[in-house]
Amino acid sequence: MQLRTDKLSVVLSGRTVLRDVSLALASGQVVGLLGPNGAGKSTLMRAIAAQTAFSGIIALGDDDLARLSPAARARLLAYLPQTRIIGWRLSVRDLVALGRLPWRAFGARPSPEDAAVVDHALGLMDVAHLADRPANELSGGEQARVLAARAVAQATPLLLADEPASGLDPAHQMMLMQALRRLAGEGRAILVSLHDLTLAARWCDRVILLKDGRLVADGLPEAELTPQRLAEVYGVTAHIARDEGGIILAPTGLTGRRLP
Ligand SMILES: Nc1ncnc2c1ncn2[C@@H]1O[C@H](COP(=O)(O)OP(=O)(O)OP(=O)(O)O)[C@@H](O)[C@H]1O
Repeated sequence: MQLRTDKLSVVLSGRTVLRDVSLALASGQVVGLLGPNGAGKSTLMRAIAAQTAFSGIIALGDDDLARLSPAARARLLAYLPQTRIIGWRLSVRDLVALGRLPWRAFGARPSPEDAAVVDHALGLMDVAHLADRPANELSGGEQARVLAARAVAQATPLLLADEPASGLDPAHQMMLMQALRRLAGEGRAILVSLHDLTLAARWCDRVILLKDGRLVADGLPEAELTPQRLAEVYGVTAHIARDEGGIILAPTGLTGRRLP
């Protein structure tokens, strides 16, 4: 199933924070959404997830997302927001199981399939050993993985994940990206915003770069994440190395801007 946006724009408090963003994302792809703070990454995801008003078109397959009911939308796309605070005292398993609600009739009991999908999501995000703990008592990175597992359990063709790697230790960052690749391999389309350029370069099929609300690059990581592009978009110099897993990008300094 393909996600397509056409001339997507968002105005917030009188400011255009996303301007004419047109992109396409197909099943089986992990696409990295990159750009500096304030570039519009979260706004783009929020618009696709119908959490903010927009102009332009957002279509998923043959469906115009703006015309779908919230229930129908919840069976097509899962959205993992950047803010990750768990306020309720629910067990990890019960919280992840909330991801199954869009698939059940009101009041129906969870099916064996629901339980299997929840177990799979707990395993993918390496939180199965925490299943019986109250989710709000976990560490920040653990809570982040629990919320990612809930989004995975929603089992939608499209997954939008806003900075899911932030706050995770290196091993869990790798596991997360591996899990996203696995989900894409099962036929999902995944849009994931990242600030770690090496993670994006090594794990994403494609990267989309935003700057000041505009799409400034869309293509293969190795083609787009060049020193010149990183200087233009982020204002950093970078060292680029290569090994058998792909490229490694280490920001080394600022190009021009200096702190006062
Ligand atoms: N409610 C709002 N009213 C006005 N401007 C807003 C509002 N919410 C966000 N913005 C602005 O929209 C722009 C894009 O914000 P957004 O959160 O999409 O950026 P981002 O690329 O996700 O950044 P980050 O990497 O810091 O998460 C920013 O300039 C931000 O200040």
